[in-house]
Amino acid sequence: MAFLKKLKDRLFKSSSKIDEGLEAIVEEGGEVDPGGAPEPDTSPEAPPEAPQPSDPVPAPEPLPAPAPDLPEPRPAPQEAPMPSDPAAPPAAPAPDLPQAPQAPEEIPEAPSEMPDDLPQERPAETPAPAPTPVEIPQEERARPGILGRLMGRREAAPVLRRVLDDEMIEQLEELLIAADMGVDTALRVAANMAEGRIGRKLSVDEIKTLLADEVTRIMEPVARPLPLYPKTPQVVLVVGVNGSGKTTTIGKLASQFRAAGKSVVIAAGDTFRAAAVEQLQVWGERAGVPVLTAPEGSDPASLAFDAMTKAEADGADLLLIDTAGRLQNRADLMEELAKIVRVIRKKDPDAPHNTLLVLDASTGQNALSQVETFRKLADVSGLVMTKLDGTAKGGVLVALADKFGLPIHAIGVGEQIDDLAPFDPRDFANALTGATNG
Ligand SMILES: Nc1nc2c(ncn2[C@@H]2O[C@H](COP(=O)(O)OP(=O)(O)OP(=O)(O)O)[C@@H](O)[C@H]2O)c(=O)[nH]1
Repeated sequence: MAFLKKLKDRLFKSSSKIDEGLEAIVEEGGEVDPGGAPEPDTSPEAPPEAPQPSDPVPAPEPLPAPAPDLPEPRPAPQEAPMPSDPAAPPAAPAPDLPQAPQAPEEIPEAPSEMPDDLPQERPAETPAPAPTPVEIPQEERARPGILGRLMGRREAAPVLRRVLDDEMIEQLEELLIAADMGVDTALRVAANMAEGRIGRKLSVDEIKTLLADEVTRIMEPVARPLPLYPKTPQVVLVVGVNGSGKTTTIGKLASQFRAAGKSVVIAAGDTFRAAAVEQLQVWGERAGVPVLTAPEGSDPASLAFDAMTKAEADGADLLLIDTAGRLQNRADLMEELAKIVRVIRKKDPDAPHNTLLVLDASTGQNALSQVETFRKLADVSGLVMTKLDGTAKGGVLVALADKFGLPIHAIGVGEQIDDLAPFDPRDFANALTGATNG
């Protein structure tokens, strides 16, 4: 739970926005439910239940076939304990990014020298308690016993419920659009949440859980660690607009790869800004990784070629190439990126093996147009979302996943070297929606 708490704290603005919005929606037209017991779920996903004679809710529509293009949810990736998690074992390397469990078929298995002392499961995290299967009598729910009162348990707060109708669905759609999910995704998510539940009375917590489940379902297929290939040096080209967090992300990645026992070389390909090169050198020092630079204004492609030569000579596992991000002049940038690719392919026809697009989550909907632009400029193979800490625009990740389906390899949740985390769909969905279970 430590990571979830950290992410939740950092995604505070996003979740509080949705939290507060959902509360307002249920308050408007909601009624206090004296028992507080949830209504039986007659939605398509709910287990079949005996019909209640007094239940005015119409029978649900037949279960629609699941969307055919959505892959099955994959098993949760192994997760490294967050470095700042006090409950985590000391100095455990962060294995997620360097793993290659999802390597495409044509790419051979991860190399055998992958560190095998990596934790296999979340050691410090306990799973959320499962909802109790025991039916609690209504009187006990409403009034805690003497022991409960002695231990400070308060009277159960009355639960507000609102009947799900067209007006409420519209309000949900508006809330999701305001949370940066984009119109198409917001409409689809709200429709899926409502499926088979029209006429049911829902509490805020139930709606949060429904929303979190829906977000998780959309995000699961894209939560994939950066694949590692046996062929070295693996060339990772890092692209993105100015200030999106490319340099910082390269520093964090280099540090995590180093911690996992990989040798890394960085090429400071933004040769147009001396400050960018200096910044990368600082990150290289922090991560303990050599940074290749070239004089200001020199050709980034020739630097990339030199970096390839050095990475090969050093037997490096990874070469991370930073690039400039001036979208103002796309023609130049396109030519520059194309030239870098042409030149490194002289050394390895398969390079770059990954083209990472770094997106600043706080740019909201603009991230969608950045993906569109960079997919035209470069063959983007995956995303890193930065600045998810303290942004109210985390919902854009859902829109990105829904629209493009590009893997999200990692998320940036701060400016420190350890603030790069694997993307966990359930944690993200709970943090975004304020849901506490699921
Ligand atoms: N809060 C927060 N800040 C971040 C994160 N990632 C990067 N930053 C900050 O964002 C700013 C820009 O990051 P850079 O790494 O310099 O971005 P860049 O894309 O390399 O920028 P250019 O060199 O101008 O192209 C810096 O102040 C970073 O500290 C993150 O995940 N969270």
